[in-house]
Amino acid sequence: MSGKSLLLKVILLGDGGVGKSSLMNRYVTNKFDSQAFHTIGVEFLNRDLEVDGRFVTLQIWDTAGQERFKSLRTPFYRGADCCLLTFSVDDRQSFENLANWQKEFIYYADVKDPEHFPFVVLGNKVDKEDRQVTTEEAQAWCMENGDYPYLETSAKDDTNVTVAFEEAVRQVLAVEEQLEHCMLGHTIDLNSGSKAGSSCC
Ligand SMILES: Nc1nc2c(ncn2[C@@H]2O[C@H](COP(=O)(O)OP(=O)(O)OP(=O)(O)O)[C@@H](O)[C@H]2O)c(=O)[nH]1
Repeated sequence: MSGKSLLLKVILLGDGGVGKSSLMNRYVTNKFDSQAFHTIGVEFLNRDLEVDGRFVTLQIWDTAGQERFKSLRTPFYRGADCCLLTFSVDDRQSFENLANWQKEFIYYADVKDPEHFPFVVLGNKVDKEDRQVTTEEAQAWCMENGDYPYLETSAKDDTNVTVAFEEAVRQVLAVEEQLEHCMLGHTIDLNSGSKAGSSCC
């Protein structure tokens, strides 16, 4: 890939076993392991891509979702440009824990302006038939908690995996554009509730 590349750090958070490592591995290596082991701490992989004419090196950080690894994962939240909040559609508890993951990220990443931070929500394992969370309720959660994009993925079938990571990049670029626009002589109205892609001024 030619041209100057923008380095973006995205981080996958969610309960143990929802498929974070599998999503990262499917996207970067196009492989799926049906016997994947739990992550201990964090791991990361890079992939270059082009989104809307911008060259990006995506640094994807995969974290350990199990509670006992909390102190190993949280130091890596700082500097993330986007957070992919992940649950599994066949695991209701993982959906109900999304708000805790969102809070944990905001706290340890020390996000100064949570309202404008780009989160993307992923409902993984849509290939499974024993769903416990409907598309509509996941969309409603996203709407209520920050109007976040919601994508249903399957690392197993490679459904929406590329789309999900590209959406993360689009969200970051939209926030950056908005900030640049605001810094060009406009005032940011933090009370306007504006989101990525809409006017902040
Ligand atoms: N059917 C199905 N199984 C999946 C999918 N994604 C992951 N799995 C399986 O779910 C299990 C857990 O996947 P991981 O990717 O290790 O989950 P994780 O979120 O990284 O787990 P932690 O490392 O503990 O946080 C593995 O057995 C995977 O093969 C999917 O899209 N569909």
